[in-house]
Amino acid sequence: MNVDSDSTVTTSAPVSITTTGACVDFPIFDAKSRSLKKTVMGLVGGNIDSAAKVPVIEALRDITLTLEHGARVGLVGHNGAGKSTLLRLLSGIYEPTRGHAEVRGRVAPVFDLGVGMDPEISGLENIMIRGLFLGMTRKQMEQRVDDIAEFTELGDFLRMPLRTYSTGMRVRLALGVVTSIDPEILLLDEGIGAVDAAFLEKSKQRLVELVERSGLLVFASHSDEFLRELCDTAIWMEHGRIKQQGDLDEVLRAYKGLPA
Ligand SMILES: Nc1ncnc2c1ncn2[C@@H]1O[C@H](COP(=O)(O)OP(=O)(O)OP(=O)(O)O)[C@@H](O)[C@H]1O
Repeated sequence: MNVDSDSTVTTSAPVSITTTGACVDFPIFDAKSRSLKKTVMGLVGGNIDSAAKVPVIEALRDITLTLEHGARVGLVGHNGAGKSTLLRLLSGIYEPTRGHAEVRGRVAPVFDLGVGMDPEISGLENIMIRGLFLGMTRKQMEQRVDDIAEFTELGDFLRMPLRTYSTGMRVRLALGVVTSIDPEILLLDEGIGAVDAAFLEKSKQRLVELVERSGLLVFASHSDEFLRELCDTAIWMEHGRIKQQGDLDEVLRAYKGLPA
């Protein structure tokens, strides 16, 4: 373990996230370092330090930020800029390779809607399991399961094993659970493209309500419309660094190269 790095997750109030000079590296042991040396830096992706013996992808560099209760932060940036890695750092899933990260509050990481789902058990059982995974108690989930079932419109399919569901049906189930929880810190990675337009519209209101209930939101998205719906400030990530942080509209304009 690296001695000058640490990450702490505590669940006592007040809700906040603080990082100081946090870096996240991914050493790539099977990469061809010689050919990597010849490459030029593209627009997308993190930095690759190919001078090291083992090439290292520098996914996050010097991330210093403080987010407090009430923050509604959008994450924008090109593919590979570091948005998902930052969400994983903020959730405590990744420890900083260098620097510090401190998370205070109960985190609901919603990165992949399907995580925590078991294909062999029924939709109803998956609702319970996914809710527990996101920090709810069994009692809380028992009180919400009927509401979630109704929202999904899956009817009798809820008693069938999850493996019999189409992709869109799985997303409906997952969205039903995710939008029913009460997180202190909600970390959301956009990944809801598989649902049909009408269902997405129906989910939006529940998402807005979920965000209103949560103490702190960080939302990575490529959709201005969604960002405007859920966030008021933003962080623009570029090559693993924070390029700009501030008012959502200002950051979006700068990111798109529009005049301020
Ligand atoms: N598990 C991993 N192993 C190695 N490299 C990784 C890993 N996860 C991410 N990276 C690298 O870290 C950098 C940041 O990736 P990340 O997924 O955080 O980007 P992103 O901004 O979320 O991109 P997108 O908009 O495409 O989802 C990229 O260069 C990527 O190649």
